[in-house]
Amino acid sequence: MFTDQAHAQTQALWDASKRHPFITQLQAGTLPAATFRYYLIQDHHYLHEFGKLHDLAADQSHDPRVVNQLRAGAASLRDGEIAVRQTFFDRLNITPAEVAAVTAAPTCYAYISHIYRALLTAGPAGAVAGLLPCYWLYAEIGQALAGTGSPVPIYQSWIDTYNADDYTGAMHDQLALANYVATPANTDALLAIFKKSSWYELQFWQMALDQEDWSITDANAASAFSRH
Ligand SMILES: Cc1ncc(CO)c(N)n1
Repeated sequence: MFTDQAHAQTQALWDASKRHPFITQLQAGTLPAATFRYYLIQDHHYLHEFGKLHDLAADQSHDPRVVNQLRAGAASLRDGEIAVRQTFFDRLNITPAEVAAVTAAPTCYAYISHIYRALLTAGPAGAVAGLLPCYWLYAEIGQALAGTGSPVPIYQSWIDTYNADDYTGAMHDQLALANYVATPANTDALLAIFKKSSWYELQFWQMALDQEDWSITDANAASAFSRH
């Protein structure tokens, strides 16, 4: 099955995500509030595009099963995860103005762009493969963290979002959809897309720890020019 192959080929990347300091600190309760705040704002941009990509892929598909499930995925994202995130914004006093003032950082931008490219080059099946690690990795992280939990209430709420039955159900639907759209002819392309999304998932945690932005620091300007 496509999903078995995909999982086997990304094991190291997924393990690195599960062991990433963002995740271990979230669980221990030591993740700085500013890091979580940065993550939430970047992820807001990400989730907005993530939802849009479901609709764009649905627009391009002629298969009712694919169309219906992508539309349902977009709807459950809005009613579920995005709605929960709004309660986080309220709890942390993150205002619409603050969100609007921040653009997607390079890694967030690259990850989103990768999924757009997957849709462009491999069609709706490519988008399904690109979107799948988002559902699947977060569900695995939610399950892994649920046992111990986090002492910080909002970090516990974050874990609860991904360990919830509605989230796990949406993840299983996406797994089935990926296996449905994968064919012998497109499997290699879909695996390559899935792997890149898994790589960007790992970079997304690091982006938050670094509070990455588009500014040029003295250090990276110097290293960029020293090679010439
Ligand atoms: C970057 C990223 N990947 C996956 C999810 C889960 O939908 C999320 N919220 N953000």
